[in-house]
Amino acid sequence: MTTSDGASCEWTVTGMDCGACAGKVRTAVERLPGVSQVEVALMTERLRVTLDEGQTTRERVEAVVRSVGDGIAPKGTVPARKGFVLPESGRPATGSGAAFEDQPARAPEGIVAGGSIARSLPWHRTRKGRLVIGTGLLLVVAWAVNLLASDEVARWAFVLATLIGVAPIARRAFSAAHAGMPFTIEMLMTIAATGALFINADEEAALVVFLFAMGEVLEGVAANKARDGIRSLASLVPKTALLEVDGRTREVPAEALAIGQIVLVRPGARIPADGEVIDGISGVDESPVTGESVPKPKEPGDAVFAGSINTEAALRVQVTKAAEDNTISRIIRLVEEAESARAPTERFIDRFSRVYMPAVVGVALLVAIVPPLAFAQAWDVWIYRALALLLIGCPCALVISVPASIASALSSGSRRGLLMKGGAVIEAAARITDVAFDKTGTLTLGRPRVTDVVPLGGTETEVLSLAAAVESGSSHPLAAAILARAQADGAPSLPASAARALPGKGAEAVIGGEPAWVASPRFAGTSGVMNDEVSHIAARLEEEGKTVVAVFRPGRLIGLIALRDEPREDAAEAVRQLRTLGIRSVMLTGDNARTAAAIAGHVRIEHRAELMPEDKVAAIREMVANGRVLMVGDGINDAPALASAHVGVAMGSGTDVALETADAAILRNRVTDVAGKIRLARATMTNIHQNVAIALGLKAVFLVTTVLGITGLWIAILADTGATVLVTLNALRLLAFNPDREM
Ligand SMILES: Nc1ncnc2c1ncn2[C@@H]1O[C@H](COP(=O)(O)OP(=O)(O)OP(=O)(O)O)[C@@H](O)[C@H]1O
Ligand SMILES: [Zn+2]
Repeated sequence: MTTSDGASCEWTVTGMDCGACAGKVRTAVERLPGVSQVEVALMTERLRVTLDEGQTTRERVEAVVRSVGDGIAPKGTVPARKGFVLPESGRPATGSGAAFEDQPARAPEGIVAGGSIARSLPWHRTRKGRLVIGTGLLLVVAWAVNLLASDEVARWAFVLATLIGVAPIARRAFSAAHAGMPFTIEMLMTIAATGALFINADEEAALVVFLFAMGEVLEGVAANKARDGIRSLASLVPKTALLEVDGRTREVPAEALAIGQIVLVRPGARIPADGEVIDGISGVDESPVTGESVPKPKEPGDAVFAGSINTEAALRVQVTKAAEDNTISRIIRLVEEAESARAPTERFIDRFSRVYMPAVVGVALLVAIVPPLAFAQAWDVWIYRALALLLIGCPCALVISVPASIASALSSGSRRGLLMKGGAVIEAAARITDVAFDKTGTLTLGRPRVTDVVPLGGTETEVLSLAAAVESGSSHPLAAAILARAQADGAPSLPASAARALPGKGAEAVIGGEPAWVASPRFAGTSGVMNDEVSHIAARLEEEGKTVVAVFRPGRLIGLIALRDEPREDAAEAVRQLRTLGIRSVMLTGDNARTAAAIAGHVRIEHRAELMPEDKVAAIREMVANGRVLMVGDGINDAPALASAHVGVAMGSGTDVALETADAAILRNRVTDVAGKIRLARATMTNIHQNVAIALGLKAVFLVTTVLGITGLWIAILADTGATVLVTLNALRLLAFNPDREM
């Protein structure tokens, strides 16, 4: 990493179990000079900042994070947790250390083989866990003393238990206050516990400290469970690979594989890298990447993804991507980044809790002072109630309610090939009213085949030869189909120059010293080469759902070629499912009206045809003005239209999807996944609303019972912990959500 102005730095931070904790880290780091763009991802335990190291060193950032109570280490390594130095989780377990050391020292950046997300310690070995054990033991001792000794001695035992237990909490509270955050849950705890000692509620004070510590551990366990979803993705890629060198295999770390090397994948083993099969035929289960578990047959020349399972026979695979660039790494990175792209609801709740905590402190102060002063009530009764109120002021459950649901939804979706770039996308997808589908490659297979060749004067072969020469400059699916057919028919190839694509119209080139075109009949018509008879032939072919292109020279038509691209099997089903969700579907296409109508009729979808690329964008803009629009395309040609929609979804299998250009992606080639994605988004929003209701509802109930004096200190803290655990458990239900099942 460079030391120039504003280098991007990344750390793994441990010990953040709720949004409040994450917020604390963010605020503390933001206050340092020379620091900008602070991103804290709770679920992936990531801190990312842009740092001017001339003003603030990395060590200073680390010190500040530690001072507010969390563990920190540069990304890829695991922070040492007080007294424990952990083995790095990314390292292979086998004894091939020497081979590994030979590698140039590179940061274990985003390495799939385990390093990117820290493995969690068993709870009793964490700082918080030891606080629970310590305070619990002190409490037991104090109770024993209470039974055996005089009241006075027992009192001191409880006081001692409280003070020892509260000391580390208070230390965190004061360093947070020092970093500019006076209102933290630790501060509320510290005031409540020490305050209770002053009004002689010493037994309860000790209990509260113990329960608080206990709650923190439970929160940690729950947050870890949500993290497991993402972590399990990362663990899919094997740590080691069988590298073939000079005909012999040797075990090496998967992350050290280089492009071009050849690995042997035994049946039953996972594929260690993205690559190409060079030897062997076998079924490969690609579910880690595409969510599709039916094994796909693979033979030499086929691409395979890291993390997929080779089910039948041994394969030899040539590595085509370095570990950090392979598909699953990109997916994991996307899910990680998605987690820090915060949903509007989440931002609202952050703002809300920033007001909520000081407000609760204010109310508590009033409760403590007003009744005794104004109504001559007993001081200790009202101070006690005020202290309980402080504990209710912990916003943990509320703050975790949104990110917990979103993290679960993201990892649940990514296991089924439904990727979404963050909470904002989930919220938008849940509110969609219209879906616009691109035709080619989305509603259809995107693999057109030539069905008819109609020569006008010459032979079929002449038409194909000329067309293929013109199409040599185009990467359009129609071009590929024409080239394939020309080759299959053995049409002689002609040398072409100045070959180029005319987007939305066709292609042109200079052949034999004279220009030639392959283009839509509409475009051919404007060049004056179409006559009534030919138009009639074209129209008849188009009514059969075929796309017709005209092959022509200046002033004369050479022939027509008809191509057919089959609709995807599940396209009609997808449109039906969307309809039951109350969503309108529209097909947008550049193809001619008759072909479009034939295909749309088959799929039973509304359509708009003869759209030039810029017309597609205009069509989306129109729809956006009247509804919430999701656009599905291949992500490569449709980037502008995808960007104009509220949610742009790229569809395709594995590597061919442009993951980076859209808001969301569908990795399985299934149109019904569009409906599945919307179902998942809606279920997530329902889950979020439930969580906010649980969190706020429990607070409201205990606020009232506390002021009325029905419930006391330890119930207040128990309620907060309980709500946090409930909210997290509810969020975890999304991990099991099946987007395929219609509701
Ligand atoms: N390389 C090409 N060769 C022949 N015709 C072409 C070529 N590119 C475009 N065309 C003609 O222009 C029309 C519109 O092309 P465009 O790429 O905009 O849409 P499309 O691929 O047919 O369908 P969709 O808009 O659904 O992706 C095509 O139907 C075809 O008639
Ligand atoms: Zn917390």
